[in-house]
Amino acid sequence: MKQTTGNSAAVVLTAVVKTFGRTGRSVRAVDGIDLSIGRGETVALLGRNGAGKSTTIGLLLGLDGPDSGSVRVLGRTAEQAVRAGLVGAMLQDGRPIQRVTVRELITFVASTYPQPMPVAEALSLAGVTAYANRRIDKLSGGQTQRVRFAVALAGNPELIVLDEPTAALDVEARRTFWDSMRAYARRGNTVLFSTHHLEEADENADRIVVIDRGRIVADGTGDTIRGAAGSSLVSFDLAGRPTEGLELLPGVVTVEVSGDRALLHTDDSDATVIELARLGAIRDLRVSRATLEDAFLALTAPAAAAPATDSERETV
Ligand SMILES: Nc1ncnc2c1ncn2[C@@H]1O[C@H](COP(=O)(O)OP(=O)(O)OP(=O)(O)O)[C@@H](O)[C@H]1O
Repeated sequence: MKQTTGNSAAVVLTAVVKTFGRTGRSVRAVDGIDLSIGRGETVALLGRNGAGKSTTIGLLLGLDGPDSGSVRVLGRTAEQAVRAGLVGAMLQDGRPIQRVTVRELITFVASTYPQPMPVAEALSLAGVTAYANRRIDKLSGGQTQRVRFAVALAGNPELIVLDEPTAALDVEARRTFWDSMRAYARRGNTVLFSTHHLEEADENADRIVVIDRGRIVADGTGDTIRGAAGSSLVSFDLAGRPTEGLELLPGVVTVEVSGDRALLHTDDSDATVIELARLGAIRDLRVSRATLEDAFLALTAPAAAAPATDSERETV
C-alpha cells in the first residue's frame, strides 16, 4: 500500500523569493510567488524564456531553497517529499544512463524508492514496453524522452513535475507523450509542467499559471486567461489620429499600437465599437475573439526575457 499523505494541497508556495547573483547585480528569478495546487490538478506553468519557471520548479523539488517565503509539497518540506518518493521529476537536462536496457534502468531506479510502482506498470504507463529490452543509447529522442518519463514514474509519485517535457519532440511524439501523462493524471495524481507552448498548456492542463519576471500575472483556465487581457480584439486604422485616451474607452483593458494601426483588447467589444463610432474613428475596423496567444502577449512584456536586476529596480 502506498503511504497516505493526508489532505493537504499538493503544492503551496507562499511569498516565495529567489535571487541569483551578487548584491547589486542580482537577478530576482522568483519575485514573490503565492501558488496553491490542489491534489489531482494538472497545472501548466506558462512563461517566456527566463520568466522563472525552472527556478520555481527547482524550489519545489528542493534542489534549491528560497531566500524568503515557504515551500510545502504534500504537507512536507520539498526535501522530505522528494526523499519519501512522493515526487517524480523530469528536468530539462540530464540524460538517462546509456549502456543499459530500458527495463534494467527502470528496475534499478524503482529499487531506490521505498514504495515503487511495479516496473511493468511504469513501462506501460510511459509507453515504453515495446522497446523495454533495447539499450537506451539506441533510442530516438522521442523514445528517450518517454524513458525519462518512466524514470519519473518509477517511485510511484503522487506529484510529477515536468520542466518543458516536450521541448525537443515532434508533433506525433508530443501527442503520445501527453496521452501517457493524462493516464497518470487520471489516477488522481497531480501534474505540474512548464512550457512556452500555449496550445500545449491549453490542451493538457486544467489550469494555466502565467508567470512573467518571476511573478504570477494570470491564473485560471484557458478561457479565464483569454479573458484576463480582454476577451475580444478591436483593431482599426488610426488615420493619423492621436492614441491618447484609447485606454479609457469603454471595455478596453490594454492598447497596442503598431504603425498606424491600433489594437484594443476589450471586455466589451460592442461598447468599445459604439464609442469609436461616436468619435468617428472606425476606419478599417475589425473585431475578433482574442486567442490565448493574444492574451499571453498582452500579459507578458517582451522585456520579461530578462528580469530586472536589483540595480535596475532601484532606478525605476
Ligand atoms: N543559477 C543561476 N544563476 C544566475 N541566474 C540564474 C540562475 N538560474 C536562473 N537564473 C536567472 O533567473 C531568471 C529565471 O530563469 P529560469 O531558468 O527560472 O527561467 P525559465 O522561465 O525556466 O526560462 P526558460 O524557459 O528559458 O527555461 C533568468 O534571468 C535566468 O538567467
